Amino acid sequence: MREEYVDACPEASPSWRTWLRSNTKNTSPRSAVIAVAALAFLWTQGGAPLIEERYSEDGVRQFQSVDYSMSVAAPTQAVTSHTNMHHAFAAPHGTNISQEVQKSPEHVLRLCANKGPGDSTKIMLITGNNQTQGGYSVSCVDNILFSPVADHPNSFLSSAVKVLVGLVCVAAAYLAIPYPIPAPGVSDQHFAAASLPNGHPSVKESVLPKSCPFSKTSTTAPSASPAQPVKAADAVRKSNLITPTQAEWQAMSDEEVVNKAIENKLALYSLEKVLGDSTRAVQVRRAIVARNPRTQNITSKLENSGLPFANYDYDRVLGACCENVIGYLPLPIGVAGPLDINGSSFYLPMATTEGVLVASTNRGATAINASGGVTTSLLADGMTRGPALRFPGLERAAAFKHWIDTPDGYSVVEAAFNGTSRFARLQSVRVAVTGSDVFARFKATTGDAMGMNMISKGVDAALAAIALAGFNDMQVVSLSGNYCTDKKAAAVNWIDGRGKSVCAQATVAADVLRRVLKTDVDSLVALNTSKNLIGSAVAGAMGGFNAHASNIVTAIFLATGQDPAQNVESSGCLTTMSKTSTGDLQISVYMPSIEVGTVGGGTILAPQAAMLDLLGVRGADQEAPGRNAQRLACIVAAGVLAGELSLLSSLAAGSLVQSHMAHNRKA
Ligand SMILES: CC(C)(COP(=O)([O-])OP(=O)([O-])OC[C@H]1O[C@@H](n2cnc3c(N)ncnc32)[C@H](O)[C@@H]1OP(=O)([O-])[O-])[C@@H](O)C(=O)NCCC(=O)NCCSC(=O)C[C@@](C)(O)CC(=O)[O-]
Ligand SMILES: NC(=O)C1=CN([C@@H]2O[C@H](COP(=O)(O)OP(=O)(O)OC[C@H]3O[C@@H](n4cnc5c(N)ncnc54)[C@H](OP(=O)(O)O)[C@@H]3O)[C@@H](O)[C@H]2O)C=CC1
Repeated sequence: MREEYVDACPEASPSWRTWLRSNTKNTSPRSAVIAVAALAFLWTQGGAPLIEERYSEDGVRQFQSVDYSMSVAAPTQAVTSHTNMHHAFAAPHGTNISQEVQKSPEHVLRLCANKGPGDSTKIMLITGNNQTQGGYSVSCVDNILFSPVADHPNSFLSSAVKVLVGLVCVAAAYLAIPYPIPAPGVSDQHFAAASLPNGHPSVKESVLPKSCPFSKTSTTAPSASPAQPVKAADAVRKSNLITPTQAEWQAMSDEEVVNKAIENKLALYSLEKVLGDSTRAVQVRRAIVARNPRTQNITSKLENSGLPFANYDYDRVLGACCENVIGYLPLPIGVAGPLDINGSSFYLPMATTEGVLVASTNRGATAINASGGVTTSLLADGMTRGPALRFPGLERAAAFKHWIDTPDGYSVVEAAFNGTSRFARLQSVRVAVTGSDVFARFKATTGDAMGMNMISKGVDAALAAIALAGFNDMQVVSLSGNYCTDKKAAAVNWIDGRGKSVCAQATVAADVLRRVLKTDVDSLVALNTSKNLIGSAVAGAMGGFNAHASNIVTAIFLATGQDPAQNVESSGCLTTMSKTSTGDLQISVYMPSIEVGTVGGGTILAPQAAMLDLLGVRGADQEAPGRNAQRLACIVAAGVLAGELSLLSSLAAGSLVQSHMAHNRKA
């Protein structure tokens, strides 16, 4: 792991490091290098400049240098008696002598250059063979005397040389450490993986950090080119191959591979790479997890557990959807509907383990269909990413905001952003300045993708362009500064929208309400006001002005390969009800942040793709990119409408407990 980061550092020079490593291949010589380096470093530290304060016998305060690079003599009166002096130093009264001396003798000389003899506000430090040589006559010391320190063992070594030697020692130790000793905090298992043939899977150009995590390099500047150092790193790694080779791994029995992994000679996540067979890798991983001595007492059943692993296309999963795979989770999928939406009918696929949920949504669909179906409207479409930035001060922070708000500034950002994708198009940048800290909420359409990877990539490029456009004092604290806001409840999503903002509406005839939903318009309207509006207000809800939007959102998300964690903001929903002039029920749901896609993420997996097919929205819409994802968002909102209608009817009729007992406790 450490090797991965070290090699990924653009500043690292592969050639001489390769030489160094190839000449320090075995553990013992390398240990010797480390030991010698450490000793040498400590030795040089012994000579660090140091000034000690003391009192002479007659009570005069004295300073004594124990710095071996200098001999400190008594000032003025006594100086003439010392013949081995080179310089006279002086500094303003109160100067931290130790710090001044460490800077350099020249620095101290400069400090005293404008001072005259007899100046009692100065202290003086004298070394050298004559205090008057070089035109620096220094005589007054304000009662501070300096005693010579003779015969210091290291007096031949200057401060500069010591520092240099120290740095060389540290560098030598740093380069020698990676192979035999894992970095602190890195598990043995990770370390073992770093020695795998052909590198280990985490060393990929796409996931390498842009700046070296061990350096203090600012993350602001875009990396020069991470690809080159990565290739160099691979070359270095290959030159240090540790057996077994990939062919040898593949020839081993499962048992042998399991044992190697348990002995920390193979990382759990490297199985696909070394075995070259993703199903076998999953099977072996189950055995490793089951037999790991550290967890065996609780994990031993995994191997033969009810979690299936056979007959699954893991090649689709790897590098896209999941790591350290041990199987897959079958979830029951039910369908509600067909639900009539904007004149077309859709079966809604719902993955859930909450009995009655599909039945309820289905009931809502039945009632809605009987009354003419749902109308949906897409109000807005834009995914967001809000990095946290930092400037030296408010002035620069505000300058950035004003600049990006100008057409010229925005066009620079827009060009950089749009250049990263065929489909992502920047819509706006909303900037909040809180002092030196700045939060910029980038909003963009992302075609048929949900868009988080796309927008992150675009924002990354935009920030680099911003730095080049005159804001190189901008520090990118984090690409995500929570002003996005992704996977967390936030008012900004509720107010401004994120993903697709959709409204759905239906008018349900009073007689259908009575027949299908066992309730009436007045009861429902009163219930909705009480529960979803007043009750939610009392609860301080943020987007939670509904009965169970998240039930339908999450079930459809799981079924269609959406990122399930985004149900947080996607479930934000305001349900409203009113009685029409004809005595029927008008019901609407307003959902400002439905985050869905029909390409990318989990939509690439066959079962999820099949559910998108069921809805007629799989993949990219060739005619109008983005339209499939927008349709899916509308379907989600329509499903929510059906679910709201049914649950609220059940609550109005007082049948909730009974229905759950019937559908949750029969198995
Ligand atoms: C369970 C029902 C639907 C029975 O409802 P019912 O009216 O007694 O059933 P029904 O036999 O008269 O049939 C009416 C329609 O319901 C559907 N339906 C009926 N049965 C099925 C079935 N087995 N499978 C599929 N669909 C079914 C179907 O559409 C049927 O029409 P039909 O096709 O016969 O003309 C009803 O009582 C109901 O919807 N209850 C509400 C349950 C519910 O919505 N639960 C949501 C989860 S609760 C929760 O998680 C969140 C919560 C509650 O805490 C949030 C909050 O704070 O509010
Ligand atoms: N990065 C992050 O911070 C986060 C990532 N995620 C994860 O990100 C993934 C989703 O990212 P997302 O960007 O949606 O998907 P992808 O990363 O899969 O990107 C979409 C890809 O599809 C291509 N594409 C082809 N046709 C279309 C089309 N019609 N419309 C849009 N794109 C098209 C895009 O092309 P092109 O290259 O031209 O753009 C792009 O390469 C999920 O796995 C999710 O869990 C979730 C939250 C945060």
